[in-house]
Amino acid sequence: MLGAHFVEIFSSVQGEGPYVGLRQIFIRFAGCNWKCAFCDTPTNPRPEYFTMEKTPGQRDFIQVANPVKPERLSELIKQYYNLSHHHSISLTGGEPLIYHDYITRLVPALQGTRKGIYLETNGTLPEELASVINLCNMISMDIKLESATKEKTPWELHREFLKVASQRDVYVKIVVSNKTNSHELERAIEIIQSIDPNIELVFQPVTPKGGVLPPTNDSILRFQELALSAIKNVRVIPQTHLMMGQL
Ligand SMILES: C[S@@+](CC[C@H](N)C(=O)[O-])C[C@H]1O[C@@H](n2cnc3c(N)ncnc32)[C@H](O)[C@@H]1O
Ligand SMILES: Nc1nc2[nH]cc(C(=O)O)c2c(=O)[nH]1
Ligand code: SF4
Ligand SMILES: [Mg+2]
Repeated sequence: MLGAHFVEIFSSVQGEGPYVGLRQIFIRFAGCNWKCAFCDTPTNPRPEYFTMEKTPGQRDFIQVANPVKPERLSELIKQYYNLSHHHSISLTGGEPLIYHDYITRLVPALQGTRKGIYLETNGTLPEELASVINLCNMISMDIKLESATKEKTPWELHREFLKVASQRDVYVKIVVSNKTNSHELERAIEIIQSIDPNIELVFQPVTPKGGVLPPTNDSILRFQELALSAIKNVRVIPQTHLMMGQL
């Protein structure tokens, strides 16, 4: 098995979405197939090294040379972190599903957390998701609105992706901006409702980046009301780890 390229590995609290506050190990894969204008972690697809915080919160980073084979990555993680003290392992990036083959080798070596694997994904790679769905316990799927990303929304890929993801514990996250409009929100809401109106939706106001600004307070509440007409559980949650200075 060839290695994969990573950006960073750390143990912190989940700062986004309905699992906010839970303790996770974050594995950030390098490289992405999308280009969101607001991205807070744009990654070089082939970094020479990744960083790993040895002691959570201490900023005592070590540098490890890329690429890394799954056996070595899991050994490093188990050397520094106690899996049983973690709710789950977040596979993030970049876009983790680019590395679907690698994930099938990595996950069996990372057993021992309380709830398993949490996949943080842009929701654009349905076939790749299908190949690892049995290894994922929780899925955080973005729907990428053009008003926030400045890239065309891949509506049909998102629909196919959510169909596959709905076999598991999935929620949908939509990053919203001051340009987000009801037309695109209605399309996103229709996709969720048609697959399962019990799937939770989280609106995440953008943290300003790349010239993308957050919506006003009253428009966020209107987005939530619009979604509540079709979906049962709709929350508004900003990126909370930034408020605490956590990684
Ligand atoms: C960096 S992405 C990595 C996983 C995957 N590529 C994705 O987009 O879901 C992790 C999460 O951070 C969110 N995010 C990135 N930049 C953000 C920003 N400036 N404000 C709010 N959320 C942001 C993304 O929308 C995504 O939900
Ligand atoms: N604390 C914390 N929570 C997060 N939730 C999603 C993140 C990500 O970048 O995938 C993230 C992150 O980078 N840090
Ligand atoms: S899909 Fe995720 S990692 Fe890729 S550019 Fe968008 S926010 Fe960044
Ligand atoms: Mg992040």
